Amino acid sequence: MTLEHFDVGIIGAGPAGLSAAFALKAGGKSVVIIEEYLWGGTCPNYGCDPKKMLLAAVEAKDQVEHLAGAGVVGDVKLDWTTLMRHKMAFTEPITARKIVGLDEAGIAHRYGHAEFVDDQTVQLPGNTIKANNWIIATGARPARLDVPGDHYLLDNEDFLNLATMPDEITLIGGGFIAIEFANIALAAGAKVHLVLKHDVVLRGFDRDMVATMVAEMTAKGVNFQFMFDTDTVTQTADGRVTLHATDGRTLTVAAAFLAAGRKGNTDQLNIEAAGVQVEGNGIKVDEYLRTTTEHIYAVGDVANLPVPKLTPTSSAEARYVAGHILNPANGPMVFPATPVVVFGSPKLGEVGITEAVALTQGYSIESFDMSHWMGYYRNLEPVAQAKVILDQQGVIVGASVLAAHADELINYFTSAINRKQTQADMRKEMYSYPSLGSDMTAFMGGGMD
Ligand SMILES: Cc1cc2nc3c(=O)[nH]c(=O)nc-3n(C[C@H](O)[C@H](O)[C@H](O)COP(=O)(O)OP(=O)(O)OC[C@H]3O[C@@H](n4cnc5c(N)ncnc54)[C@H](O)[C@@H]3O)c2cc1C
Ligand SMILES: NC(=O)c1ccc[n+]([C@@H]2O[C@H](COP(=O)([O-])OP(=O)(O)OC[C@H]3O[C@@H](n4cnc5c(N)ncnc54)[C@H](O)[C@@H]3O)[C@@H](O)[C@H]2O)c1
Repeated sequence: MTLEHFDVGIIGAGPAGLSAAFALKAGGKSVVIIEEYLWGGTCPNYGCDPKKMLLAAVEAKDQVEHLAGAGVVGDVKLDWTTLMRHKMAFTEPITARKIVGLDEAGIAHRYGHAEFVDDQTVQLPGNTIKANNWIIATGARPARLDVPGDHYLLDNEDFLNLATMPDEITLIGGGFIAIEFANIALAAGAKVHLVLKHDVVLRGFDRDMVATMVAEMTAKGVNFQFMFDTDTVTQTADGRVTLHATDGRTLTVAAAFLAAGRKGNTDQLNIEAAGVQVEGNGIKVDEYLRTTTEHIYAVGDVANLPVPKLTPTSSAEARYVAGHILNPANGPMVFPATPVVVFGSPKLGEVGITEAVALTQGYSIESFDMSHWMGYYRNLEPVAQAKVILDQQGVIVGASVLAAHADELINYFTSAINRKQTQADMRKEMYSYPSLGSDMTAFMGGGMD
């Protein structure tokens, strides 16, 4: 058993833990980071990045199908095995690359499950580590249904590592993961069902755009089953999985995947020994992201904060905490406008205030059909819509975009919100031509010059 001492110890090497480690090391602290599974955490190994790798093929297929009326001929099919190889070429080197990066920066790294012994001491197999400050960055894991037969259900990591795409799948949930994975599985040729405990798809997003998205997915064959409250899961003799709902409905498919939210990894850390408290679905933190024990912070998916649980928010919280440890006089964490994107076909991006909130505030809403913009028309995109929310002074305070490039377009609006720009200000920007940026400056608030 070895005993080591560092200025700062970090538990969890996802986007949050790693961002904190590099920022603290650059600030002159001795740092150790502990990981029990894959270095890099959820996002690059079994979250955002592998999903977007797979999405490349889905986007190419969509584009060919849309251009069927413009000279592109032939059926496009996804070869899942080759696509998966493409994804693996990206994901497999991640752990090794992260370790090289830590070594090059001089950040100590230890492998194993970490648990608190007291508010300065953490134990992992064969090693005890003391640090003046600890940062808990342990992320979250898929919420289980905890019903009989729950163990037959697969999760996001299983989906993103599927050797073959099953003929028929169910996604349990109606949020980000369910919509995104449905889109991928559908393009790969699976029959797709979505079962929702309630009747709201993508809660909190623009209702008109979600309705359009659901209609598009339904037209492509996705079966939405609402108010489907799974109380038992069983397996058939030939290895298929049956979901049984409380109202007697059943659904039998080749594989069923959990997409019913995520649970903060708070329960296997012995945090009580460090005086750290849990609140809601994560660790209780104050406006400085300090836990109930002042010299221990929590960041990323595991922190109970009212912001979307995303990679950019996790990294921003971590950089903030590093700054606070380096300079305790720093003020509270302030979040800039935060864009969220659901990577469907098309994608749904939102930032700032939504239409539902705008209507209660007396703000104005401008709606755009972008399908005739050259950037969309040239691809014959069937759906391309935007809504911009303006306050009483005409300053942009929110936007929703439902379109193939919503993930990029929403960034323009995010910048505009952070810079407190009006539509007229956005029109003054000079962008490359012809591009979606130049389309936007041309059409935003008044049409073509
Ligand atoms: C399928 C999917 C798709 C997603 N897509 C997007 C997207 O497109 N865009 C986006 O912004 N976000 C996306 N997210 C969310 C994003 O992945 C997370 O917000 C982000 O990874 C959170 O970072 P984190 O560092 O807080 O946690 P994590 O990345 O989960 O890292 C936490 C790490 O801590 C380790 N750990 C936990 N407990 C211990 C312990 N006791 N000892 C040692 N190590 C421990 C874990 O093994 C893990 O590696 C997606 C998530 C999923 C599941
Ligand atoms: N593009 C992105 O940025 C992205 C993509 C994927 C995941 N994520 C992150 O990961 C988190 C988890 O994603 P998610 O889709 O699992 O969660 P989510 O919170 O987005 O959606 C959960 C869904 O499951 C439903 N649900 C809950 N219990 C259920 C049950 N027993 N049966 C059926 N439905 C049930 C909810 O009503 C909701 O529709 C997201 O909230 C987000 O923070 C982000």
